[in-house]
Amino acid sequence: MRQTNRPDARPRASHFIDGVYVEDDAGETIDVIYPATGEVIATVHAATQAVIDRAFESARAAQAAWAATPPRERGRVLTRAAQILRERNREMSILETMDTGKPLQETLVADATSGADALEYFGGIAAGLTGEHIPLGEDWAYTIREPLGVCVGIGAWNYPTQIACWKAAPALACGNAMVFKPSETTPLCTLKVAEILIEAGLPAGLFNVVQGAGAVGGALTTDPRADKVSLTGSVPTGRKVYSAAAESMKHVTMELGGKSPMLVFDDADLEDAVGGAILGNFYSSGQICTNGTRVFVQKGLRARFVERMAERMRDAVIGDPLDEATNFGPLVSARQMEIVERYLKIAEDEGARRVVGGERLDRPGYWLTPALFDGVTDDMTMAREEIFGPVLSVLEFDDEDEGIARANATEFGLSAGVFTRDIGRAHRVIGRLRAGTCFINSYNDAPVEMPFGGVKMSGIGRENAKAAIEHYSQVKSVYVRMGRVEAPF
Ligand SMILES: NC(=O)c1ccc[n+]([C@@H]2O[C@H](COP(=O)([O-])OP(=O)(O)OC[C@H]3O[C@@H](n4cnc5c(N)ncnc54)[C@H](O)[C@@H]3O)[C@@H](O)[C@H]2O)c1
Ligand SMILES: O=CCc1c[nH]cn1
Repeated sequence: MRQTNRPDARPRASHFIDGVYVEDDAGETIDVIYPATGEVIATVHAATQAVIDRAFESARAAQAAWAATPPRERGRVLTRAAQILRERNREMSILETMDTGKPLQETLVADATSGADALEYFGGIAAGLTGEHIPLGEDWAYTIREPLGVCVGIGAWNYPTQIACWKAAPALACGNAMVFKPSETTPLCTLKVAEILIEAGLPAGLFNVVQGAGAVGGALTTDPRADKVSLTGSVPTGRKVYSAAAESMKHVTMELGGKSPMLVFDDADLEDAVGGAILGNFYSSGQICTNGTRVFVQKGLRARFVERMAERMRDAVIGDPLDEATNFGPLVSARQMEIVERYLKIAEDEGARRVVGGERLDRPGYWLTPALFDGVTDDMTMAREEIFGPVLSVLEFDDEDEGIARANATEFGLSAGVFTRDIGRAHRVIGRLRAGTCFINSYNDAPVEMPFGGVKMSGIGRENAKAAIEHYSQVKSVYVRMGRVEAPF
């Protein structure tokens, strides 16, 4: 594999607290590995309790003044940060590629740019976050939208910059401070987001980054100085974090995993449906929470769908992720590759037919070719569990009712998609699918203007759009009596 030049990925220190980089060598060492080669490209230390204390103390100290800052000034800082992030898009995208292994072709358009969209959007609406006036005859009431206080953000490894910005932007717009822990697998880009926010004029202490794995995440979740926890991660972690946060009645947002269905009807445009399934299964090497990994194809189209999908999969350009011609990169880690390989073996043992892909490439790094399986049935493990890798399952269905019932027969409910030329059917089917984020004749679009999140085990709360404001603020009600108080005695 031809290798392009790689910049030095080492951060100035592990953590970013109170506007500056902070190191504490006493914390456990975390190696940052470039997934394309398996090389260690940086090392950070997990946060010690002393680091966690510093982060919460600086967040607590800064939050009250930030909440009292006129919202349009808060918005201006976020808008400026969005602009800087866009100006640094290439630099940020290269770092994101080195952190995650995702092709630069993708990170240039879907990571820092999506983070900038969030900062811009919430910067824009900050000044409009008002309460309401409630007439009550002579008396009246009003509401005040107040921040929650200090919010903890905990991220997954697939979209480090995007996840940090999707949480920080609404939190900061509402007047909160944030202590953010990126995934231990991808700790680099969030530090740059913190730097950029300071450069944009965010007062020190309002966005702090601490590194570490589950133990640090657990300490942040239970800390009495945290008012809210927003997690992006798997369902098992979500269960733990949600219940730990409940002990002290903290607010939560849970952005968790999925096993989302995509229904392709006989009348669908074949190229669009295949294209949607490629986006919904192989973008980011299949490591996207919303992926439509159960592709239900109606009987009359299934054979042609599988044939065309296999043809288009042969056009995947697999190679150096920093080469902009590459459109399919490695998996994020050796562990993730092993998980996916285990699922591939189970799939074949359970009788699914591997049409193409799923082979390990003989090179350093974590390379698996995108895999297409046909003849998948609902009871197979690959149709029930989230794999989080480039594995597409094709399941055949006969009619609309059957397709919907089988699509809904899962504990997850993050996303769902429908491909059909019949507009009535498209809306009817979407109306009956139990999922939070849906697509018609498209898949995996995530514009900041559209609420994003899941139902059932896929989570609670919403990110992005005006919906996110509900999850980073609380309403105070004030009753105003205009006349005398009449008491019984
Ligand atoms: N719904 C969404 O928006 C969304 C987006 C991206 C990824 N995901 C999901 O994330 C998963 C993949 O990411 P992952 O492997 O990093 O997930 P993960 O659940 O293993 O880890 C997520 C984060 O939680 C932390 N963590 C682990 N144990 C913890 C604990 N006990 N307390 C507090 N924090 C803890 C980790 O250190 C990491 O930062 C997939 O299931 C995917 O679907 C969901
Ligand atoms: O991985 C989940 C978040 C996401 C979905 N599409 C883009 N980002």
